[in-house]
Amino acid sequence: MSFKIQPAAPARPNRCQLFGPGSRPAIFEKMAASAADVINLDLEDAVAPADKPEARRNIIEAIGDVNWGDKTLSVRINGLDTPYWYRDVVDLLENCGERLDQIMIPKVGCAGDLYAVDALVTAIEAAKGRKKRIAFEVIIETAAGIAHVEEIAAASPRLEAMSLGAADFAASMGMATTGIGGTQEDYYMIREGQKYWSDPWHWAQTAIVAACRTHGILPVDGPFGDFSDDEGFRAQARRSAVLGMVGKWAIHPKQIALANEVFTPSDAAVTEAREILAAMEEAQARGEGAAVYKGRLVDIASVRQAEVIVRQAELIGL
Ligand SMILES: CC(=O)SCCNC(=O)CCNC(=O)[C@H](O)C(C)(C)COP(=O)(O)OP(=O)(O)OC[C@H]1O[C@@H](n2cnc3c(N)ncnc32)[C@H](O)[C@@H]1OP(=O)(O)O
Ligand SMILES: O=CC(=O)O
Ligand SMILES: [Mg+2]
Repeated sequence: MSFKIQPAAPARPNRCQLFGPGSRPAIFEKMAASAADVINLDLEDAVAPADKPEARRNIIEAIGDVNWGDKTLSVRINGLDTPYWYRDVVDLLENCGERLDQIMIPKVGCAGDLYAVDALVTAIEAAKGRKKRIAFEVIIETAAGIAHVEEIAAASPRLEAMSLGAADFAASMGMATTGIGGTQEDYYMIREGQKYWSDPWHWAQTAIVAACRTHGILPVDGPFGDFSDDEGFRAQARRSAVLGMVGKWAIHPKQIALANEVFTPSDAAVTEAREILAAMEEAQARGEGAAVYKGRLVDIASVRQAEVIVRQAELIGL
């Protein structure tokens, strides 16, 4: 245990991040009316190169004109390896209103990537007299990104969330798949003639969760491409939740309810967490550091575990 206290991640719901291309303004109102906690308007891979200027204009207009309610509103800019990203940042922050909360930076590979965007954003905020400090979220989706995940997590005080981008991650790592997230047919163990599938995303997810928790950032699971496979989405999302991630992307509106279902603690889980806290309060009043709850040991570590669930519930207003 370090003497440094682990910082708390931003206290905002982040169960579902709904994506939509900036080149498709007809869906913006639908996105705003959805049950997603976070909206990601995309300027990157969902927008064809020729459509980038128009997508920027659509997004700038919609940030001011659409009622986004209390959602976190984020725009995914283009990667720093493209000629588009600086224009994304400059056009957005010189022209959009204060309703924008966050910029998502894709394909980050090192702390310097955030430094570069931070410098540009800081200069524009000062020049334009913007009052609200823009937050950052990043996508870990390259070999360099996962290799430098810890320095990236520590790179900027603006950083609030970090996602795993399974599609680009697979490409960058040279993984033999075209699937975006979920079970991979060829990733299995064999025992006595039976196949047992394993999870190729697990190691990257745990690296992201550890880096995020060390630096007080929200760890998020990225896209699940097959939006006709509800059970596949649920299974992937449940694994992510067990590992400590707080939410998952939706790349189609039908995935929003699935993400909210998985990342909202159930009534039973919240009740149990509150009962554990009560049992430990009684134990401590008796001068004891441990207690028995439903036949199992609970102690001060169980209090910290239970508090994670109670905090999640309180954040969502349960
Ligand atoms: C690997 C990555 O980087 S993932 C992140 C980048 N990708 C994206 O942003 C893609 C986001 N998703 C989309 O663009 C679309 O959902 C698509 C292309 C996958 C499918 O679009 P469609 O063919 O229109 O889907 P579909 O016909 O099933 O849509 C059903 C309804 O949901 C609406 N809808 C579709 N996508 C979205 C969305 N992202 N947000 C809100 N509403 C949407 C449609 O307008 C339609 O509404 P209607 O019933 O009022 O007509
Ligand atoms: O940007 C997301 C991804 O999966 O790639
Ligand atoms: Mg990507």
